[in-house]
Amino acid sequence: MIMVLRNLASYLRPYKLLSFLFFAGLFLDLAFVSLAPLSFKFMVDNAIIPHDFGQFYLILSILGIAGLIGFSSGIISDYILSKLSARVQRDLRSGLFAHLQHVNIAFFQRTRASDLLSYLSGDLSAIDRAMTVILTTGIQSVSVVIISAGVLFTLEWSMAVLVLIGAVLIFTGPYLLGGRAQAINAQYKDQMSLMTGDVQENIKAQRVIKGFHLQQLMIDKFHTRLQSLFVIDYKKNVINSSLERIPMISLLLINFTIIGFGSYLALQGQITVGALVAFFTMYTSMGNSVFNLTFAIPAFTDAKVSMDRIQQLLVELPEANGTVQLQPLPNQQLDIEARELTFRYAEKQDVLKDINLHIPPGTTAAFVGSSGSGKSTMVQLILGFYAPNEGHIRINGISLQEMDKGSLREQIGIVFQDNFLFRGTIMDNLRLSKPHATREEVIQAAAKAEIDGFIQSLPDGYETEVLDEGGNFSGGQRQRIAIARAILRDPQILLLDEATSALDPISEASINETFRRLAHNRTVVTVTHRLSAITDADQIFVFDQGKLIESGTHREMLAAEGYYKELWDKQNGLSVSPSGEEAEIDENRLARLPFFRDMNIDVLREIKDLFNTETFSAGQAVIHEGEAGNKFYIIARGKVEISKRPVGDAERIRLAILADGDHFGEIALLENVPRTADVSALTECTFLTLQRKVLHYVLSQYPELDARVREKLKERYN
Ligand SMILES: Nc1ncnc2c1ncn2[C@@H]1O[C@H](COP(=O)(O)OP(=O)(O)OP(=O)(O)O)[C@@H](O)[C@H]1O
Repeated sequence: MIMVLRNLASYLRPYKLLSFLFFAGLFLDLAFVSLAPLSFKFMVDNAIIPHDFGQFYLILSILGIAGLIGFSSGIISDYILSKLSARVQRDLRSGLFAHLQHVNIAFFQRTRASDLLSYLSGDLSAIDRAMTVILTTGIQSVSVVIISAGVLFTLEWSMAVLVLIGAVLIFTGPYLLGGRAQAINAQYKDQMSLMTGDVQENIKAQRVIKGFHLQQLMIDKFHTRLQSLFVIDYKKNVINSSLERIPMISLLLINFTIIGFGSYLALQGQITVGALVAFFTMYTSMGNSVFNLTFAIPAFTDAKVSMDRIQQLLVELPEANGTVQLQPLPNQQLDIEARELTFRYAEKQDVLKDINLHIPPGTTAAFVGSSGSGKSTMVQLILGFYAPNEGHIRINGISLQEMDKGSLREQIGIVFQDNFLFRGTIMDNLRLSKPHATREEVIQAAAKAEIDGFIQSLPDGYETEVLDEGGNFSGGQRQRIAIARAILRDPQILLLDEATSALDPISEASINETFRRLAHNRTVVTVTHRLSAITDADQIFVFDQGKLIESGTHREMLAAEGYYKELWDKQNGLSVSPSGEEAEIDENRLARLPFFRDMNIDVLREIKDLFNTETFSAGQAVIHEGEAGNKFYIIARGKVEISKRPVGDAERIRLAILADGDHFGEIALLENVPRTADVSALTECTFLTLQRKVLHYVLSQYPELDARVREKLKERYN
């Protein structure tokens, strides 16, 4: 209770004058409410019994004037309290929000959005409620109880002692239950956040849910969640109503005792009738106050839980920041260097290990490698989102640890694979990276990102509203808006993390051309799995399982015949039409598939024509686990996720991510084996597919080849 009161006092501290006026108004109001019942004693003993009309009018007038002052003060203090509580809410919200802006990015990965939302809505509302209850009912009731108790002692001490013992009893029950009530309230809040989190996730995942026909599973999962919530909700209601009911019962018992004992004393002539009436009136008003106080207890408990939760958030550390400002000079580009860098998100699991790389000023670098090899993590370390566990990154010779991150990020333009668009207009979204950009500058940037034509064609042009995180635009359009946003900043360092993954081949080629032009006079780092886009990079860094295993130019690394050459060969020999609708594979690429290795090139030439092209949009299911497989897929362009739901487990686990040049589902060429995993498109995908029947029809003309292919497929299957 002390902690709640201390916190409330600290919230009010910035508003000293308002708080003073509030307490002054409240005091006058209280003085009237507490002392008014005493008027009965004077009315009965001095006016009614002696039949004195003069005293009657005098007492009535004093009561009327005091009432007017008391009630006006009450109204004024209510008005001030409304203002005070709205200001406190505003301060708490803005304080929490500002704190969140500076908290380490890792915090957002381990905290569900719904928890954060419940801090800003549920918990702050609980504090607001408690503040109103404590500052009105709470203070009022406590004061009435104290003043009344004093007056009751002067009226008749023996009855007052009985009342006091009763009052202690009233609070004993709630006090004993308090700890449990607090724990259950905290559990209830946690369960509520989990439930809203589930709903939020469910809304966002509707494509996947419908794509994989997971509705019933989701309903069952939600039902389990609701069941846990129900149990806690029920317990919370029981304990909260006990907190209210126990004092009510105690109060009734005290009433009974006082009526009996008071009347006995009056019958004995130990107190006057006026004093008895005043005692009862005063006691009733005191009883009401005590009763009101018991209603304030759940609000206290609730506020204590919410204050604890908010405190937990406020102690979350802001991201580490240095003080050295990065001040690049005009015409001097930035230099990026990583030395003996090791990084892990979780204990004992190095995601990047012993990385040494140097990207000289004004050059272009590309990070390539299989999915999960650490490329994006490297970009995030350059942005200073995380600090390396060992080694360091230096920009222009300054260690990122010592650098003011804001001064670095202002020099960076970044495009991610998934780009968030804010609510507001397209113009607002573009201007984010350079708030004072002129309309012309924005249009120029949009033209370079090849999105100006599309925006102008919209009825509201640049003033078109962005809905639902950009849901009214396609993935490609969102990506181009993000590219325009990065270009508008005219940054010293351009970071492109799979920046063209959502574009069709023709747009991708022309945006890459734009990037090439933009690369002039700045340092560019590109993360991509599409090697054809980075063949002219000054340096290519190849990552594999967190290690930097090769680096050099495209030519140098092809000549080295290492892992890069392998990656290149996988993607080479596949072509996609500019629209992305048609794809082809050449016979040499086909010959590199394990089960076609060493096969006659003429037969492969025949087989390559048997492939069909199939396209899928991002989020679409390609293969469902358990269905009969009858074709084999090669990814000509795009990225897919292979996942599986272990038996009896609701959580799907990711097995792999495959991209351009990878293949899957070859067992379907062997026989009608049920698919062993789900495959879904992560980006727009163009696949080359080969039907089992068609392949074996062609191969049936070459029985020996047919047998060899089956043999090799069997080997792979086993
Ligand atoms: N926030 C995170 N918390 C914990 N582990 C993470 C986090 N982000 C990535 N990882 C893990 O770190 C490893 C490297 O991921 P990263 O995203 O850097 O790879 P990548 O090479 O960029 O992959 P992709 O091409 O699929 O984007 C992966 O094993 C991934 O699961």
